[in-house]
Amino acid sequence: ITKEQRTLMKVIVDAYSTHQIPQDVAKKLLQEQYSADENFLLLTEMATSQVQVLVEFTKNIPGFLSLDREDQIALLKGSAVEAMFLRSAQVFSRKMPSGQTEVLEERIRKSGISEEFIIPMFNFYKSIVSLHMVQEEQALLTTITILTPDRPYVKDQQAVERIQETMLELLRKLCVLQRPQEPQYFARLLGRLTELRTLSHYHAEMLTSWRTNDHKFTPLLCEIWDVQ
Ligand SMILES: CC1(C)[C@H]2CC[C@]1(C)[C@H](OC(=O)c1ccc(O)cc1)C2
Repeated sequence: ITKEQRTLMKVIVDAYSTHQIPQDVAKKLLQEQYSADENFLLLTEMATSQVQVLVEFTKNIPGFLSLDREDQIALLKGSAVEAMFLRSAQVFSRKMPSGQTEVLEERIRKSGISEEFIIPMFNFYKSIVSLHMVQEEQALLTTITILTPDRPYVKDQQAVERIQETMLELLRKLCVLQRPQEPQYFARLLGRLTELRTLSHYHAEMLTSWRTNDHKFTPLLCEIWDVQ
């Protein structure tokens, strides 16, 4: 790993660990009572704060702010769901101390999300937990997801590809250093990104079913997912 790669790694991991879900949202998950409506409100708050965290984190990705402004928006809108699932998967893999993981799982299961979506979602979480990723890998995998050149409406895909390639090369080196005995580990990490894309299709259906049951989203969620 070169000196500039080490610097790049530090910037990304610092940004990733700085921008976490605020403690008050995490605490609420434990306190509020259990009803489908209350659970939905908590998940709404959690999703909203995750989008805010995503925007702040993305601004710290070296090179992102030098991209075309409209492409920055297109990348954020195109990756929000995947980044959200990656980050919440890390909440599950961290096995929160005060049993927040179980509570969060319970609230997700009882918030009006149909079972056909719950199953793939928790399978994904299990597949992420089983990788036992270190924070550097989590931060880089999220960065690589955000910097996916072929999102809808991205005009200068080459510019995005150039930054993404830097991150892919860095992650590849990290995986070799981190797991010399597992040469296919890097490929397995990238395989999770493919799994993520299928989840985002389910996510669109989830939003529709919530809206059909007259659930309200926050303005930020409406904006990032072009709903309402
Ligand atoms: C853990 C998750 C990634 C999984 C269940 C909660 C999440 C934060 C996310 O919720 C929403 O997208 C969502 C969208 C709109 C809304 O009003 C509430 C939640 C899907």
